[in-house]
Amino acid sequence: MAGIVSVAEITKHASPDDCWIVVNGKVYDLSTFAPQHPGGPDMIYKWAGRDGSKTYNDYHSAELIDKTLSDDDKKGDFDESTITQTWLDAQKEETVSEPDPNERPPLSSLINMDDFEKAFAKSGSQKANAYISGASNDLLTYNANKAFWQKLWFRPRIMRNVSTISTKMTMLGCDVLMPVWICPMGIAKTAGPEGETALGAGAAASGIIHCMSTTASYGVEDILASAPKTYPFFFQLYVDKQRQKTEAMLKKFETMDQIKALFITVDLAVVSKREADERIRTQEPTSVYMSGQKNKVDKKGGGLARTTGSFIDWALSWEDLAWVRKHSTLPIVVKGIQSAADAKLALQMGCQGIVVSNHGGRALDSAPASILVLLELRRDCPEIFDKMEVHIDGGVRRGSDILKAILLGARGVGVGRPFQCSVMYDTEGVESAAAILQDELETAMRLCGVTNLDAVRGDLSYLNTSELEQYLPKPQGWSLFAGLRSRL
Ligand code: HEM
Ligand SMILES: Cc1cc2nc3c(=O)[nH]c(=O)nc-3n(C[C@H](O)[C@H](O)[C@H](O)COP(=O)(O)O)c2cc1C
Repeated sequence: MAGIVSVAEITKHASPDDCWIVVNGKVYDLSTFAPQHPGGPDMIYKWAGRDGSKTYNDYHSAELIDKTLSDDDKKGDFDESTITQTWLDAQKEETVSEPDPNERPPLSSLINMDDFEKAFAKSGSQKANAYISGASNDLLTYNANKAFWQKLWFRPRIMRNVSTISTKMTMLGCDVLMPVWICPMGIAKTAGPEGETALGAGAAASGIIHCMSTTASYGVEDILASAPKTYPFFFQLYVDKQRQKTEAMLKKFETMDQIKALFITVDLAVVSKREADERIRTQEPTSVYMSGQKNKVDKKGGGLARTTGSFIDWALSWEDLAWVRKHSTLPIVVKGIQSAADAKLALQMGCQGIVVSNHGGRALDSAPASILVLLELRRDCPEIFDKMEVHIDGGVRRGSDILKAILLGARGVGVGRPFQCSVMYDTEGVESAAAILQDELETAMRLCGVTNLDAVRGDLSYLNTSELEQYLPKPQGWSLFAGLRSRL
């Protein structure tokens, strides 16, 4: 870093082409970096010539900026003695509404997963809530995910001595107290300052696993450090258009023993239209300090999810799994399987696992509810359940949903939004959400006559699938429409 930089000097560099910002007492030149900023250039331009520390810290770990920028871009320490009232007044423009901790319902009053989402909707920032709760277009898949778990019924057995039960399972070589992983979700700092470190610490304290996201707001090292030194994690990978970035990341993971599997997300070749997220943006135009220039909202929209996902490589194809394998020895799990045909392909390609997922309804709207796809797999390719690990996420909100998934043959279940919302209560919130799921799972098992979860994996005798079966795609040849295309 060079010398000391005054307010007078910083305000000379307050335009998109020449953009200096104060972050945590240091001055940076972000002119070159801003156009490539994954959160969008406007987030940076907005702070040109000003102090962007608060916004920066809301989304990023302290060391990210120093790690990213070259020495040339580090202009020096900020000279606080030169601060003027005019400059201070210019800082007041931030528009994100902050959660008011006094408005939060007490943690003890949240008794199920939905309560966490409702609490966040009430007390979290509107913008963060739009990002977290949002889903694609008309929310058809989002709503179906939840509703279809409720169409799968149990066939309980009685008088089985359920005084002692076990919910333990092994997932991708990791022993867990209950077969749950916290879904990878971007920028958990939007829910609370501890972000992914709360998810990591909470998962470890609860005997479940946190699958961290490529777009996490904390660095991988910080997230790993939130749990005891040998505690396992999974890592969710978005393949970057700049493949060398992904290669570098994979190389780093080879030295990180706590990371036990790679979940490669494949259901989001392009980020979908999330309207709640986009509407918030249109209501909150950000202006560039000094120039007054407004940011643009084009027909492609610009919600947080959309801007943060722009680096994902849409050219990804099945052949690329061999490229990933070349750079990683970790078990490969393909996240985003939505048909039996693709589940079979994943097995053929030598994957160690799959996640049946539609991204929580945040990818293709009208994609089938994930529980339907799990049922389709049991019908059309039951062999895959023995040859690789099948996991599922999307709309899992009850311990009884976990039991249903395991009875269908899944080895693990991902839970997303409620955990992200629980970050509002820091690690304690994450632990509390996990404890609720654990209790609900144990209660459902006891009432169903199941004493050992691992032993009943794939046992359909406890389930009545009739109501769901009508929604499954007809096997090829059975459909009224089979062969129609060839006649046209
Ligand atoms: C120079 C290093 C920086 C890097 C590598 C970086 C990276 C990113 C990335 C990857 C995202 C997407 C979400 C995520 O993965 O966390 C993001 C979002 C964001 N970043 Fe940065 N960022 C940097 C600097 C800054 C600065 C200086 C500011 C503001 C002063 C800032 C403000 C934001 C905001 C507000 C978002 C959320 C975007 C939104 O609300 O649409 N970032 N950044
Ligand atoms: C706020 C948010 C961010 C997400 N970010 C990612 C991500 O970075 N990578 C990914 O593979 N999936 C991501 N997902 C999808 C989740 O991993 C998961 O598939 C989905 O949330 C499960 O549905 P549920 O929220 O109904 O439990 C995200 C979901 C949410 C709600």
